[in-house]
Amino acid sequence: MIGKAKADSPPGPLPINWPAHIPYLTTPSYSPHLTPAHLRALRTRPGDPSDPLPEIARDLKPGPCPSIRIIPITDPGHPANGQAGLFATRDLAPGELVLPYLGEIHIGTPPFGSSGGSDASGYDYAQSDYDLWLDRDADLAVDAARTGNEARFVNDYRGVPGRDGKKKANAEFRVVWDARRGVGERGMAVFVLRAGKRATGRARAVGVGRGEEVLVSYGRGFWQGRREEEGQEDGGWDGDGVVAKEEGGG
Ligand SMILES: C[S@@+](CC[C@H](N)C(=O)[O-])C[C@H]1O[C@@H](n2cnc3c(N)ncnc32)[C@H](O)[C@@H]1O
Repeated sequence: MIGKAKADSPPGPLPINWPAHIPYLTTPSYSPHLTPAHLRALRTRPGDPSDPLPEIARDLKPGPCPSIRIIPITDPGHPANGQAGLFATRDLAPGELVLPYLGEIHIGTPPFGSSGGSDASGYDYAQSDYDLWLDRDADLAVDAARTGNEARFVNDYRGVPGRDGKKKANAEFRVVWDARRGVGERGMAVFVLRAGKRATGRARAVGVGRGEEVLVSYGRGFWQGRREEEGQEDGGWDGDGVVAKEEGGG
């Protein structure tokens, strides 16, 4: 024997309540079907200087995010009861980055985006509830159903009970430029919503309070698609947010 095989490096720390059956990511994974053209598009910074993508700084540490926690939901009045959600461990400021949304970057449309079928592995992205468009023109999406980070647990605000009635969205998905990877790369991330122009007092300083659930809007299309799958009429959700991949055209 000339030398010993190098032992696999030990896995890094996992977030509290991370499900054992889902591989935890600290960088995205990439579908083997992505072509050089897809990768070029992913790694080309959009050129509109008047509307630059928010940037994930090089010094943002990968791994479990200390500002949020995955918590199992045990409130029968919560529409995701029995599942889990993301909760703030400290006050989060309006507009603040919560964390990147990591998953498998893949081709968004058929055949590899698999609609009405499945890829060679038998997996159908079109059935995923964790799939977001990253760039429709470049046909790139990110799916966190099979692998991801804590961001995959962010719930939609609809029907979530609050202290004074129903909760509203307090966060959103935004496409970002992640400067930590090579030349840089597009990605998705969860941000606290910016404060409204007329916000005063605490609402100007705190977007998501400590202990509060981080809630986004998946967009009307997500729920419309869900009802169609279940054979129900579209009940007419208010149409805000346009990121869940089931939103028209995907
Ligand atoms: C991206 S996952 C969110 C994390 C999920 N709760 C979990 O524990 O894996 C999306 C799924 O969460 C559930 N969900 C999220 N927000 C919801 C809401 N407002 N009402 C009902 N179900 C919701 C739905 O089952 C949806 O398909």
